[in-house]
Amino acid sequence: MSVSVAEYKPKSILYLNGVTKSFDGFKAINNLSLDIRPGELRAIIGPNGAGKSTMMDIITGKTKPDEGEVKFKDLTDLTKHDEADIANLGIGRKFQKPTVIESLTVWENLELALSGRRGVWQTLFFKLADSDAERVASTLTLVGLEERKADYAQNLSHGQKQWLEIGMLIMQDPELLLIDEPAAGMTDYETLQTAKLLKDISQKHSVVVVEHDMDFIRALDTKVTVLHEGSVLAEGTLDVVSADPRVIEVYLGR
Ligand SMILES: Nc1ncnc2c1ncn2[C@@H]1O[C@H](COP(=O)(O)OP(=O)(O)OP(=O)(O)O)[C@@H](O)[C@H]1O
Repeated sequence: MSVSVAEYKPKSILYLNGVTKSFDGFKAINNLSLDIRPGELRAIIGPNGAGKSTMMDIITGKTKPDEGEVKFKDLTDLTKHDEADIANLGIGRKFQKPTVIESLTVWENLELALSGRRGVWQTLFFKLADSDAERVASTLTLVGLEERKADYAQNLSHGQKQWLEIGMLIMQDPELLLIDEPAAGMTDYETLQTAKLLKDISQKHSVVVVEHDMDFIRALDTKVTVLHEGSVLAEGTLDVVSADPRVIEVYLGR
């Protein structure tokens, strides 16, 4: 029996197999394989220089691998697409530094992110369709910023700006979110709130998050992949990987 593309249920949301990328002969990514299931929340850890950012760059089309497969939903070969295409396919990326528009309110920033089809001018001077306003409102609730909706983004704390930017990504409704070090520079409270937020988001979207903060990783309570020298060193719960002698060696033996 044949299955239409619309009915097809992928086994993996993201599949990397044997991916290698060298810079001037140095293998930043070395035979890397990774399999993320639809709806999964996956944490990626690893010491400095392990290849985490390069891996994210390869998934999002910023960097082309020298070898290996990079597949989205089993069927789409991401190595054949550029960054803009990959964003349109449904992969959203949040970089470490927030890039919210400081001179717009929280609400306006979310509105602006709605689809990219409306410019700043329309956002400020035209009324939103009810369905769009509902989406902005539900995202505000999700990221915990209802009470700050009329405030200018410049008046938010660092953590709140990160939540706003995560909300802006959600407005584009990506199937897979890639999030780079969200807890960097956050207070302990904000760190735990961010872990809770990503757990909530993973109810509807697949999420891959790179982070160094172990309190954050523990609070995520999810499968962890440890990268080292461009490949997977260990995978499992945080308790399992942190008891692995190879992981201890990599983190403590330096
Ligand atoms: N464009 C580039 N040219 C040369 N070397 C690069 C380039 N990008 C990354 N590298 C090297 O590849 C290795 C992996 O870097 P990458 O930034 O992916 O690691 P990372 O795990 O993200 O590190 P960190 O935790 O410090 O952000 C490093 O040794 C880095 O110096």
